[in-house]
Amino acid sequence: MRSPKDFFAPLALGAPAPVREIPVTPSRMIHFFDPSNEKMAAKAPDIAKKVDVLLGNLEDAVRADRKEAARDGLVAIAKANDFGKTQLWTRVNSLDSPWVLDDLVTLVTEIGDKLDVIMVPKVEGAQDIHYVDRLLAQLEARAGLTKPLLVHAILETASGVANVEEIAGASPRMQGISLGPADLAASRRMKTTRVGGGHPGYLVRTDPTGEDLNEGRTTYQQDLWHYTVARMVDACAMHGILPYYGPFGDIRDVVACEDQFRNAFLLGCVGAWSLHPVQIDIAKKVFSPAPSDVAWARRVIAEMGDGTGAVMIDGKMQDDASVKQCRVVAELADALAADDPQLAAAYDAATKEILG
Ligand SMILES: CC(C)(COP(=O)(O)OP(=O)(O)OC[C@H]1O[C@@H](n2cnc3c(N)ncnc32)[C@H](O)[C@@H]1OP(=O)(O)O)[C@@H](O)C(=O)NCCC(=O)NCCSC(=O)C[C@H](O)C(=O)O
Ligand SMILES: [Mg+2]
Repeated sequence: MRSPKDFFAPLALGAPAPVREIPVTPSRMIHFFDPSNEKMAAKAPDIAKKVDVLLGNLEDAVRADRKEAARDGLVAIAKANDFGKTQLWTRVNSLDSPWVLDDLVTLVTEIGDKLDVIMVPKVEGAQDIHYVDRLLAQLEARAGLTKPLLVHAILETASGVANVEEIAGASPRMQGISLGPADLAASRRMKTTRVGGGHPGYLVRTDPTGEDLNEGRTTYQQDLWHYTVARMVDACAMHGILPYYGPFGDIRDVVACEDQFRNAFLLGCVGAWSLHPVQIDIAKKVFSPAPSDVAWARRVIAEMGDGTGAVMIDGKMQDDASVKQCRVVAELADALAADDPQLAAAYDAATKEILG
């Protein structure tokens, strides 16, 4: 554990100083593509115009015999394109794999100035972040980088969940954490066989209404990921970093994908992964507050004046705590609207309708 006095000191001579605040730029969807897949790679520059984050994936879903091609493909794409405000991230191979060292050495030295965030899979505890932290500092110094790379951990092992608070606070590089439900399910020996989403067998049932135990008993499917997402959100909020839902593997089921993303949004997540182009707009819709919610939030803020005391608005009591919630929504809306004139117009129109 680093002394609090040294927390913000660079970990290698010549490495850039760590950031003190994690930049809160839109990251509603982290769009995954395989840079070794020619079709996907060819689409990357166009997809970059529609997404907040473009992520070149080197880990799972890239075949073992395509790992070098994926790494080289990402280097080529990054060098050939300027993605403007769209962030470029990568997911490197796991720390126990034969590829990760070359992933980090190659990416930081070749395209470190183009990358924003390095996603590290299967993080078990703070020790994994400390290892990456020091190595990145050495590589940044070698590459002469002036801006530090940030690190994003995937929460996908039982021990990662048990240690999530220390992972979130392990380094000033920590940008955020995503839920990795598929690996987490395997690590926990859950009996699901899916990539995220719910399961019809995970349910609660109403009490029996008579002698027949099968008669008239409604069942309600429960959210397998509620506990982990909530715990991850708390760990991230505690350390000033950002929480994300991860993948929803049933690409065809756009309805349940939207539900899963919305649960995460309401619990505090700022985004989710898009695995296929069809999931991009779902994430954009869900992780941008609804115009009616923004209008309401702005109204509460306006009517609460200095933000203290209590007022009644449409029969509902508002006070210091509800105005704080409204500020979260209104500030997110303002940040997203700053780069999206259509969203700005929708928010302003809804606000005008209720505020006049
Ligand atoms: C899921 C896919 C394998 C589906 O691919 P495909 O069968 O090719 O789908 P379509 O025919 O519908 O595709 C239509 C066209 O769109 C292109 N495409 C598809 N996906 C992408 C993409 N992500 N980015 C860019 N372009 C994409 C196709 O090439 C088609 O093009 P064309 O033929 O020219 O029309 C595929 O979508 C895919 O591989 N997605 C990424 C999967 C991935 O990254 N998985 C890893 C993340 S999830 C995970 O790791 C689990 C997690 O860690 C955990 O533990 O929970
Ligand atoms: Mg995984």
